[in-house]
Amino acid sequence: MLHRLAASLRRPAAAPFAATVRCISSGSVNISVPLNFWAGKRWSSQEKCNIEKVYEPATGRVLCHLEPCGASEVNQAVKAAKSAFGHWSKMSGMERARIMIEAAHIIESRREEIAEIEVVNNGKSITEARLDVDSARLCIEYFAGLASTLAGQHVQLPGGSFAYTRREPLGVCVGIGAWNYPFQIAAWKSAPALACGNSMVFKPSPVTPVTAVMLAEIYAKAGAPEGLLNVVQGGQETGSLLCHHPDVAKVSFTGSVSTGKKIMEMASKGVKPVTLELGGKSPLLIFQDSDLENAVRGALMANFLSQGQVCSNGTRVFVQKDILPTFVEEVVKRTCAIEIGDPLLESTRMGALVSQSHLEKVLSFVDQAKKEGAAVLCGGEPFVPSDPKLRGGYYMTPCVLGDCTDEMTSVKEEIFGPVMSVLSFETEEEVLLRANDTTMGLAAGVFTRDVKRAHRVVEHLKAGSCFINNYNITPVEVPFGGFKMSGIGRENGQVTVEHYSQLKSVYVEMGDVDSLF
Ligand SMILES: NC(=O)c1ccc[n+]([C@@H]2O[C@H](COP(=O)([O-])OP(=O)(O)OC[C@H]3O[C@@H](n4cnc5c(N)ncnc54)[C@H](O)[C@@H]3O)[C@@H](O)[C@H]2O)c1
Ligand SMILES: C[N+](C)(C)CCCC=O
Repeated sequence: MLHRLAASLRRPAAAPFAATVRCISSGSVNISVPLNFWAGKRWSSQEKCNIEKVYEPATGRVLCHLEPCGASEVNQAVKAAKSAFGHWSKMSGMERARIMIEAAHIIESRREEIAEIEVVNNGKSITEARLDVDSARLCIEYFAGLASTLAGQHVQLPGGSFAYTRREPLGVCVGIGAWNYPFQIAAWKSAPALACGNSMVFKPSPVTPVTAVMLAEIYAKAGAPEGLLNVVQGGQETGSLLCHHPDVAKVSFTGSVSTGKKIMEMASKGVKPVTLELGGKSPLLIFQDSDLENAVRGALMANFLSQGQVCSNGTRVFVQKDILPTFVEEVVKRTCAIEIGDPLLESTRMGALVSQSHLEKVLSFVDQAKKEGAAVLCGGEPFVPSDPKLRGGYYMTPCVLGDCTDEMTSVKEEIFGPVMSVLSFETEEEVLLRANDTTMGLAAGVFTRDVKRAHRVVEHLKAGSCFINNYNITPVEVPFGGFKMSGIGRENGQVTVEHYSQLKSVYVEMGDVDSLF
């Protein structure tokens, strides 16, 4: 049976839910349900001003309207989160884990529905959207597992006195998300926050407002106290209200470097800790002794997931001179074979970019690359699918740029689209200097069969996530985050507990007070 939310979407009669039967098709969905959620219910915005259209990238149709939340709504959401914090923070880790595991079960049972709605709002292929939903579920399961392990230390002091530490939650945390992984980002932020005993108010990107609220409903259905995860819609004004709110204890942000700087500045007014997951311009180093088949696969995974709209993408592909022609030939051949089109079709490997303006921005990077002397080896053009209903969608052909040099704009700036820049190198020493010559440091990769070289290179790469003989895998057990301007803090892995909790030291005197007065 279709779930309540899916049933609330206006669309033609749909087939009963089944993993292989499409419940919806591109161009058939209109969303009219409210997209805010606090105190256990969906809410429309009261202010009804600055309403924005939200588009379906696959077709260019209007999918729904975004009603940004103003101060009174942000206050209501924070108040709900504060109230939930009172209950949730007093529950044991085991009790919290039980509810989170139930939420993970619900996500599993609604996997297809969530993935489909993600596709309709974001434009990525259904194959990728399913993996994003899985990553969200796994993250919730992982942090549910950690919830009961949160513990302090016992420290012996002279004379039988002692101290102990308590790991305590921070309070109401704010999550602010980007549009490229809407459901996954909401889970990667809420799961560690909730496991540590916090509550959260999450603001999705105004471009992709639809699926975060599904996650909030799922936690509520799983038995979370009302107000545990709340969703407010809006853009920078709503985000700014959240960051400045006096009852907010922490801000966890995913987005661009320029917005990240503003978030940090706003949070600093209240001396609030931040987690910043920002942009990247990551290098991928392919040595001549690589397994070429795997290196080619790795380069494609490093550039074309989610239409290239991935923070960790290895967009500067440095290839050792002797294998450059063979590598380029193979990469271009496979890039040309990528099936572009309706993101809800099983055969599609590349869907639509997120918006018309973003598509234009990415295409202008390709034009700029040509002007600066790069060779377009394939792609880089607008793509119009043959299906008439997709003609207004935001598609382009994936692009490989050759003859690139380190000074080119396409090599220096984050494009955030399906554009791979290939560069040639001769020595390990040289490529390390060039790879690290960036203000960002989110990820990096190396392909080589030489195990000593692999670890030596990784030791010198200035990046938070380094991949040896693979790229863009993010198991939730492993911390993810950036060096340099790519961010502060980590998501996933045990260390994230430290970013969503604080330590209290308790001194216990077993003797008399030794007073100096
Ligand atoms: N490191 C990571 O994990 C990661 C993951 C995904 C995306 N990203 C980065 O995100 C960028 C693309 O996403 P985007 O275009 O949505 O980023 P963005 O910075 O434009 O927006 C991100 C979020 O910040 C909000 N926002 C914007 N201005 C704000 C303000 N002044 N105060 C408070 N909130 C504000 C937006 O409404 C949105 O929700 C890329 O640079 C990409 O690399 C990083
Ligand atoms: C799961 N990926 C593909 C590594 C994406 C991580 C989040 C960055 O945009």
